[in-house]
Amino acid sequence: MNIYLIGMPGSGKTTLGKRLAKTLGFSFTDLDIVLAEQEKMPVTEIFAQKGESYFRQAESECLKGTLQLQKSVIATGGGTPCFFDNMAWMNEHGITIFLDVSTDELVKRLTSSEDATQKRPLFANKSVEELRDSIDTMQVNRVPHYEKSQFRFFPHETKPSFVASQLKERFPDSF
Ligand SMILES: Nc1ncnc2c1ncn2[C@@H]1O[C@H](COP(=O)(O)OP(=O)(O)O)[C@@H](O)[C@H]1O
Ligand SMILES: O=C(O)C1=C[C@@H](OP(=O)(O)O)[C@@H](O)[C@H](O)C1
Ligand SMILES: [Mg+2]
Repeated sequence: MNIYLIGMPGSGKTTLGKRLAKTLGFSFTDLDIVLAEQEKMPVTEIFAQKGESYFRQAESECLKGTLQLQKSVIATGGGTPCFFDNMAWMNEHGITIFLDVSTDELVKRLTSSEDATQKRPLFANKSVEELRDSIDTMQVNRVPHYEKSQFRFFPHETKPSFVASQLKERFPDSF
């Protein structure tokens, strides 16, 4: 059984994914990293050289490839659930967790010096106001997809031990 983490860029999929995997004794997989290795270039370059529609097709194929994994926490990309049948596919083949973070909190995280926002092609070279506007628009378009997840956690609920206990409660035979 694999676990798919879903949410906006900056919602903490990669950060929680690593920690939750450790807590559960699962492996960790970051879909963006698998994709970059497969294409032999960073995600920003895939966007720049091959365009977004190529990226979305490759991303969906890469997602379907995770069927080969067992007991992995998989950090998806922010757009993954919003294209093709990806969201339904994840619900069918794994456990889905939506990390629901407000626009204000996302702006704060993505403008922090610790975040590599320049590595996020959809946000590179934007002013704070432009960043807020594009996050707002994205939330409106994407939350309807994200909401199809089996679990939804807000930032104060994302301690790995708490998330793990909720998973065990709902799926006692899987953990
Ligand atoms: N729970 C959290 N509280 C505050 N900051 C966080 C939290 N989780 C992640 N961050 C920070 O937010 C930024 C984005 O996190 P990341 O895990 O890369 O998100 P994603 O993979 O969803 O895009 C990083 O700078 C990270 O340190
Ligand atoms: O929101 C998006 O469409 C994207 C989010 C990125 O992942 P993160 O959510 O980890 O930033 C990455 O997949 C790509 O840059 C596109
Ligand atoms: Mg990430």
